[in-house]
Parts: sequence; structure tokens; C-alpha cells
Amino acid sequence: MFKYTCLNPIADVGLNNLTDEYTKTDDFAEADAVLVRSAAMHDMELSDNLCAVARAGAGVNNIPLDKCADKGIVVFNTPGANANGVKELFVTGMLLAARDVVGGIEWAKENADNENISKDMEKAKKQFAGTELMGKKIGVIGLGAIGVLVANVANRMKMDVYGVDPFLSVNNALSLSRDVKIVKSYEEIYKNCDYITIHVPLLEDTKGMLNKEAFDKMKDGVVILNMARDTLVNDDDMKAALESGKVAKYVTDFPNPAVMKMPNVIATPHLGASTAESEDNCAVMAVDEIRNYMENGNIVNSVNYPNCDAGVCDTKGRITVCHKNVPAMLNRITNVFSEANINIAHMTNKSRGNYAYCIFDIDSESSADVADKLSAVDGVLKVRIIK
Ligand SMILES: NC(=O)c1ccc[n+]([C@@H]2O[C@H](COP(=O)([O-])OP(=O)(O)OC[C@H]3O[C@@H](n4cnc5c(N)ncnc54)[C@H](O)[C@@H]3O)[C@@H](O)[C@H]2O)c1
Ligand SMILES: O=C(O)CC[C@@H](O)C(=O)O
Repeated sequence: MFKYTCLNPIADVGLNNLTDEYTKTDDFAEADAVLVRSAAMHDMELSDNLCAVARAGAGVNNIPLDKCADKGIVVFNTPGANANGVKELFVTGMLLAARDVVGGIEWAKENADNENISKDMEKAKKQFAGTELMGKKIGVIGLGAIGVLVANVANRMKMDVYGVDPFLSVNNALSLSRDVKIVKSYEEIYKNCDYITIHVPLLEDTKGMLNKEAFDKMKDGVVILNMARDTLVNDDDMKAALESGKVAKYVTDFPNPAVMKMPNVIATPHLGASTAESEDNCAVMAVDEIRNYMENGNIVNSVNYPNCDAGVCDTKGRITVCHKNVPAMLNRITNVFSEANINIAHMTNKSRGNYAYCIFDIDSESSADVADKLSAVDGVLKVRIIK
């Protein structure tokens, strides 16, 4: 039996895939598995029984990844599951920036009782006029699940699309339209583009990357779209750029008090993934990942441990070990099996950065005694008996 908790609402279509083996608890401290969306977990006390955290979404900056890894807690996300939802909000944002659609809607509401609205709007409308997207240059920073969809839809809207991603994966490169120009430097995007949209994770080296230095290299009147995270943009520098007209409009899915006082901001309340389809996709994928890990010990789509998949166990026992990625660990761990006279039928070991993971399929029933001895090995972070 496993206990799970949800730190945010998770779509039923996913939760319904949890079997009778799973019971829900509202007590975070007693959960074996956690499902979360944007809830901030950095200050939460992590219990010894917690095994897995699944982020029903892409960004994991709300989760203390290293603190979890140090306790042998595997963190998952759901790559691509909400990408189409964000792409559609990006299209909305771009259209709202191209003409003052919001100002026009407000004008129409304010004139609800105006008998002459049909005549007056023909005079008023010029203040809301704009430009078309066709033929404009757009730069996409970050060509991951979302960036690829954004680049391709902009291309289909007949925009001239540039993309940059220093870590572009082969799969994502193959998914991009041939018309998208992949450039090597941010500068090529900054100097050429009328629209710039950012789709990178919030990391130490991406924080504040859209700042004065970047704005100074951009065209006057550029439109910036940020559907990724608030602090990718330096607020003080954005304020100055909006006030000077360097940036004509700032479209963001991450309003904060500073941003909301700036001119020419179009803000939505973190709506990128808020569609029934994205919420369902994320919930289904997150629950699949939790089940595969809790029931089989397999790791798929982790963001702090290596992916490691040994399928379904067909030997008498399976034990998994989260451990530090340091020399001689495998020797020390397999010695425990040798000393207990247990034959390892199949073993999978994968590492990622400072952490590693092993799945041992053994020809004997797993025992608490062996699990305790494995746990006592220096560098072992968590041991689980799967079977
Ligand atoms: N508004 C929302 O509701 C919403 C929804 C989903 C995702 N997001 C945000 O969007 C981000 C991207 O999501 P995704 O699904 O495309 O993730 P992803 O992991 O598929 O793609 C991220 C891409 O950014 C690239 N990258 C990393 N550092 C970079 C850098 N310095 N310069 C250029 N590219 C860089 C990576 O190589 C990767 O290709 C998430 O991390 C999250 O913060 C927001
Ligand atoms: O869960 C959400 O609503 C937002 C998700 C989004 O920010 C993400 O990073 O996937």
C-alpha cells in the first residue's frame, strides 16, 4: 500500500489511474509520493518515507531538487504535456500585442450605453490600431517542447522565425520546421527580431537573462513575450526599457507588483497550462511516472536522478538503491548481496551528476535484513524493496 498527497489540484483523469494500492492523505509527512503543480516546496520538511515527487508540469523551480536527491527522493516532471496549452497562450499574447485589442474591448464596454457607438467607434478605433504579424521577425529563445511548437506556429503564421538553444536536442531539431533559422548567439536574435519570446527553464544561469545589456542590443519597439518564468526578466531593466519605448509591449504570464505598475504590459495570471487538455495530460503522465516508480522501481522523466528502466520484475525479488555517484559504490553494494548469499540475476545502474540509481533483480525473496544492510552502506541514500 502507498500513501500519496496532492499539493495542488490534480486532474481526476490522472488520479483515477491510481489503483486500490494507493490511499490519499492530507498529511504531507506521511506521504510516500507527492503530486504537485506550482506549490512552493523549498521550505517543506522532507520526511524519510517520501520516495517520489511528480510535478504535473514542466518547470521544477518550485522543488528543491538537490535536497530531494540527497534524501533519495526522485523528482519527476511531465515533459511536453502542457506544451500545446502554452503555445496557444503565446499566440493569444502575440495577437493582443499586435493591436491594442484589450484597449479596444475596454472602449467598447465603456460605450455600452452610447447610442452613437457605431459612429463613434469609427473615430475611436485608430487609437487601437496596430500591425500584422505576417512578415515580422520573431526570435524564440529555448527550443524545447514549447519553443518548438511556438517556432512552428509562428512559421505557419508566415513570420520569419529565428531560434536559439545551446542545448538543442536532436529530437527537437528534427521537429522544427525547415524554415526556422537556428542561430548560434542571442545577439543574432536581439539585433534582428521584432518579437522575442523566451521558453527556457529558470536556472541560475538563465535568471535575469533578459536585462539592460540584452535590451540595448534589441531593435527599438521590440515586443517581449515571457510565458516561462518571471525572474528570467530583470524587472528594473524592463521598466526602463518600457518607459523609453525600447520595448513596446511586455506580454507576460507572470504578473508581480512591479510588473503590474509598468506601462504597456499585457499580463495573464499563469494561465499557460490552464486548459483541460494540458491539465489532463500532465496528471496522466505524472501518475504513470509515480506508479512505475512505486510499483516497479523504474525511473522515467526524472529531473534529479538518471532515467533507469528495468521493466517489470520477473525474478523472485527486486531491490532499488539511490546512492551517491562516487567510486566503489557498486562494489560496496554488491558485497551486501554476496555476503547474504543472494544471486543478482539482473542489474541496472545509471548515474547523473552527483547521484546514481541501481535496480537489482535477485533470485531470492527480498528481506528487510538485506535492505537494512544496504541502507547502512556509506553513500547509500535510499533503499526500497519493490518485490
Ligand atoms: N506559463 C506556463 O504555465 C508554463 C507551462 C509550461 C512551462 N512553462 C515554463 O516554460 C519552460 C520551458 O518549458 P518546456 O516544456 O519547453 O521545457 P523543455 O525542457 O522542453 O525546454 C526547455 C529548453 O530550454 C533550453 N535551454 C536551457 N537553457 C537555455 C539557455 N540558456 N538558452 C537557450 N535555451 C536554453 C533547453 O535546452 C531546452 O531545449 C519551463 O521550464 C517552465 O518554466 C510555463
Ligand atoms: O501547473 C500549472 O498551472 C503551471 C505549470 C507550468 O508553469 C509549468 O512549468 O509546467
